[in-house]
Amino acid sequence: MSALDRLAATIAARRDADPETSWTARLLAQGPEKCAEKFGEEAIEAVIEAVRGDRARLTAEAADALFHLLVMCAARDVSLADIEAELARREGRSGIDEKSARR
Ligand SMILES: N=c1c2ncn([C@@H]3O[C@H](COP(=O)(O)OP(=O)(O)OP(=O)(O)O)[C@@H](O)[C@H]3O)c2ncn1[C@@H]1O[C@H](COP(=O)(O)O)[C@@H](O)[C@H]1O
Repeated sequence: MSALDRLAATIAARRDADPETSWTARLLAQGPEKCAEKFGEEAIEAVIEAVRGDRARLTAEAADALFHLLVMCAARDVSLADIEAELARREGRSGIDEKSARR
């Protein structure tokens, strides 16, 4: 099991956890909109570090963003397995080919 798989399993298991002791449970208890807002903030922090070019800070902010992306998706019942299935479906198809096939 990868760290990402373990993280997704932990997030799923936190649905019924106590919001007093679990950040994940606290976010999920506030609903998908709040989870989305939090992901947006963390994504922007990662963008800022990408522009600044500090590799260590970008790594930390990317981890924050990835965690909050998974929480946001869990809040709408989208699992890591769902995302992996979509990525697998796209495997081998160039983004350039896909874009040019659009109407
Ligand atoms: N990966 C994470 C993770 N990444 C970030 N965070 C929390 O997300 C919160 C972000 O809050 P803030 O916006 O205040 O943080 P910030 O953006 O750094 O702060 P500012 O400077 O912007 O104010 C912090 O409390 C972080 O600790 C995480 N909380 C939990 N996890 C994982 O989720 C598991 C379950 O955690 P709990 O649900 O808390 O038990 C943990 O064992 C970890 O594996």
